[in-house]
Formats: sequence, structure tokens, C-alpha cells
Amino acid sequence: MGVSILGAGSIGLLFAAYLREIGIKVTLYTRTTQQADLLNKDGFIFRNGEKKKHFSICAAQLTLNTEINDPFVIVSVKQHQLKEIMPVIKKNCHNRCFLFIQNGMGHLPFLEKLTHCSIVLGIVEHGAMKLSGNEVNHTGYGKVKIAPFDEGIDEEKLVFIESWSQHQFPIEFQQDWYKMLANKLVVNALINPLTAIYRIKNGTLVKNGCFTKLMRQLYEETVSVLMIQNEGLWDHVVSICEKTAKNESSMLCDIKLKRRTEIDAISGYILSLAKEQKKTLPYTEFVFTSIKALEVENSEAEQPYEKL
Ligand SMILES: NC(=O)C1=CN([C@@H]2O[C@H](COP(=O)(O)OP(=O)(O)OC[C@H]3O[C@@H](n4cnc5c(N)ncnc54)[C@H](OP(=O)(O)O)[C@@H]3O)[C@@H](O)[C@H]2O)C=CC1
Ligand SMILES: CC(C)(CO)C(=O)C(=O)O
Repeated sequence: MGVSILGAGSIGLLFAAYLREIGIKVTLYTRTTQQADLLNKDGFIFRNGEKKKHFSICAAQLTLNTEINDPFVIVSVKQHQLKEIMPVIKKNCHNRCFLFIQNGMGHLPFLEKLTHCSIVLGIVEHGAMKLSGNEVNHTGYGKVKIAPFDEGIDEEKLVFIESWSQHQFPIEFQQDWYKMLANKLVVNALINPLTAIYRIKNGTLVKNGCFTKLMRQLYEETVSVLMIQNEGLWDHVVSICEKTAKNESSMLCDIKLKRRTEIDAISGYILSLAKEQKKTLPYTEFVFTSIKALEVENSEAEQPYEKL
């Protein structure tokens, strides 16, 4: 079974490398013709610690007229880029299986509009960094957790995903997609905005007790609206800070590179739940508005002011 990947960024290229490694045919869909041409001509380089490997790959620009041939599709654009590619996903929906791996929960309303297809959700605990249009670095090791979004998904599709599992790229199945996404959302709602606002590495959040206090306030607010079993969750967040102590969060990277962040799908989503539940979350409001303010300063975001 071939796999198409929509979005040849850090995570798209990371998946491409591990799938090519086990001989799966991959087609990478890019935003620009330049990146597709580069990938078709030169393939791409996968860096993993000291190791460096070259893969040839088939690539094409993703347009409204794209007809996806593969039965399996990994969607690896960022949350705010999903809206633009949704028409092409809808057009190619029939009988396909889609894996969405976005951080946050902003993509859930989109998924409800997809019919006649199977949907699987994933969370990525790896770190990956695109170094150029055809080079990616595997910077941090974790798991890819997967859970079916639809009930009664064809077993064969799950077995296919399971076959991607490798020593440095383990795949773990989860029963409950909501719990899986909500737990990751808690991690991202605490670590990402604080590290981006204060321009600190993840580890500083647990080394400096004042930052830990801020993180705890965000934690209390977040779990109060997500209504999840939170046993061990705080310790999990602390352990992620420790394990990724030297990393810069994706939100800090986006702010530094003057790119739009995923704050809407993370803290914005939490605030929308709070609104429905008639709760106020002052710390979450503060970090949400602060990131929006930084996006405005960077003046890259398309519509950063909607919720202010
Ligand atoms: N990187 C990481 O370590 C981790 C990332 N994640 C999550 O994975 C998701 C992807 O992140 P990441 O890979 O880092 O992001 P990147 O920005 O590296 O990749 C997104 C890719 O999508 C492409 N894209 C955007 N719009 C389109 C379009 N219309 N058609 C085709 N391609 C398009 C972009 O192209 P272009 O560059 O040309 O704009 C870019 O290559 C995010 O939700 C992130 O939160 C989760 C855990 C870790
Ligand atoms: C887990 C964490 C916080 C690692 O940096 C992450 O997912 C991110 O940066 O988006």
C-alpha cells in the first residue's frame, strides 16, 4: 500500500524517511513547485544523530486539482494550514484512510465534515527539524501514538500503520482518541506559550520555581475544562520538561522565525471550551493574548486579532 503525505515539513519528511526505510512507496505533496522539483531531482537527506541517509522520493505540488492515488494519506501541515487544503482532502476523500498528526484540537471540527473515509488521529512525541526543502533532522525520540477516530475502522488499516513501527520510530495504539489528544493538549498548553513568551528552553520551566508556579496555574485551568482523568498528568508534563530540557518548543521556534503559531488550536481551543462552560481562565487568557501580541509584532499571522 502506498502512502501520500500532505505537507513536506519537519514531520512530513520524518514520516517519509521512516516509511521509505521499510520500503513503502511514498508521494510527498508540497506547497510550492520549487520544493517538489528539488525533491524529485535530488531526493532528501535524513539526519539522525551522527547518521546521514539519502532517500529518493516522488513529489508533487498540492493543488485543488490534485488526484491522490494512494489509499493511505498522512496530513502533516500545521493546524492553521488545514483550512487551505481541506477542499482537496474532501475531493479525495472516498475510500481513503487519513492520519492527522496535528498538535492541539483545532482540527476536530474539520474532521466531522469528512465522509466516506476512515480517520485515524495521531500525536507525535518526536522532535524533527526541517533544515531545508530536502533535509530533515530527527532531533528528539519518542513515540507516535495512534487512535482511530471512527468506530469500526477496518482492521487492515491499523495493521498497516502498525507495520511502520521501528526501533527509533515506535508506534503505539491507544483506545481513546480524546484522552490521547487531550493529554497532549495539556502538555502543549503549558509548555509552548510559556517558553515562547519568556524565550526559555523547556527545562527552565521546572528548574525555576516561579515558572513552575505559572505552569501549575495553567495546568489547573486546562484540566478544569478538558474534564479528563488527571492522575499522573502533572508528573507527565514535568517529565516532558525534563526529557526535552534542552529543546526549544515549537511555539518558541515559530515566534523566533516570525511564523504564525498554533496558539488558536491550543490555548484558543481551551478558551472556547471555557466559554461554553461559562468559566474564566485568567492565566490561559494571558498567555493566549501574549502570543497573539507577539504574532502581531512579527506581523506574519494572517488573522491574529479575531478573538481579541
Ligand atoms: N516538528 C516537530 O518536532 C513536531 C511537530 N508536531 C506537529 O506536527 C504538525 C506539523 O508540524 P511541522 O512539520 O513541524 O511543521 P512544518 O511547518 O515544518 O511543516 C508544515 C508543512 O506543510 C506545508 N504546507 C503548508 N501549506 C500547504 C499547502 N497548502 N499545501 C501543501 N503543503 C503545505 C508547509 O510548506 P511551506 O514550508 O512551503 O509553507 C510545510 O512544509 C504541527 O501540527 C505540529 O504541531 C508535533 C510534534 C513535534
Ligand atoms: C512536547 C513539546 C513541548 C516539546 O518541545 C512539543 O510538542 C512542542 O514543542 O510542540
